[in-house]
Amino acid sequence: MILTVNDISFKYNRHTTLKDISFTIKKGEITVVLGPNGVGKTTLLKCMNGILKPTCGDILVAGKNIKKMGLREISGNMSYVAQKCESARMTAFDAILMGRRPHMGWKVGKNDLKKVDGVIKHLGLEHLALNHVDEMSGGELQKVAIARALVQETDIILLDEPTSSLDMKNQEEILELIERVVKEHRVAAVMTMHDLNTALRYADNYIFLKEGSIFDTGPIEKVSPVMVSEVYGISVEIIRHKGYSVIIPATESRRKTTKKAA
Ligand SMILES: Nc1ncnc2c1ncn2[C@@H]1O[C@H](COP(=O)(O)OP(=O)(O)OP(=O)(O)O)[C@@H](O)[C@H]1O
Repeated sequence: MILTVNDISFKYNRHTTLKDISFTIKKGEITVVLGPNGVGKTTLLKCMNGILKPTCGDILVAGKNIKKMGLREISGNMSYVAQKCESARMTAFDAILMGRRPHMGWKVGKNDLKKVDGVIKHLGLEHLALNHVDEMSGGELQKVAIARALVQETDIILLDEPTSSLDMKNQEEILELIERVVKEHRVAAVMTMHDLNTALRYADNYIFLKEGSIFDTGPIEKVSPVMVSEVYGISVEIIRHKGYSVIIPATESRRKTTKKAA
């Protein structure tokens, strides 16, 4: 196991946000953390990479407790793409280069520049490379943040709603790239997500959170309408379409009903 989350709980002030969370993550797999707004998905990712300290429990990376790691060691093992990407007065190129920090001394090496160059080309960001990130759109910023995580070359990539600001084409490109990196380089990705269909399409495993605890976890093929209904309180059907599972509302859509009424 590359990552073990062992019985962690977390409180903001007095309110318990996460309770008794345990799971393991393997290399070469994408795990999605799912659940309603405010259930604690972001909080969980922040605990996993040491931004927040759990009130109890342990996080182990390749068997080593992150409590015993410094920031540099954590970021050499785990990259993190935040939900709200920070923007600062620096170029996209510099922002992406910062992902190489855990691997560099004070000097930028040829290899670091080559990695940055490669990812910029791969994500088609050449035209934005010298633009300032504080003048970028939400989607452009999100791609820069993902590029920075990729050049960090860690065994674990944590992504908080990585495609929430991206259009459909960019969503597909980014997720396919993440999938390729995970499978080819045998790294582990953990993503939070609201779009269940995207989760069904790209993830290997799911973790459903409900009221701050794990409701269920398992291989993505096991996601069932009953599970979705119990976690989100909505009725859905899961159908097969062109080899993919697709979740659709079980009731007729409002639009159809309105059309009929008209
Ligand atoms: N810094 C904070 N201080 C106090 N409470 C917080 C803080 N950050 C988040 N919370 C609360 O903790 C709970 C979990 O928040 P979190 O952002 O982890 O949820 P989430 O599942 O990621 O939500 P969403 O799907 O809306 O992004 C929420 O009730 C939120 O209001």
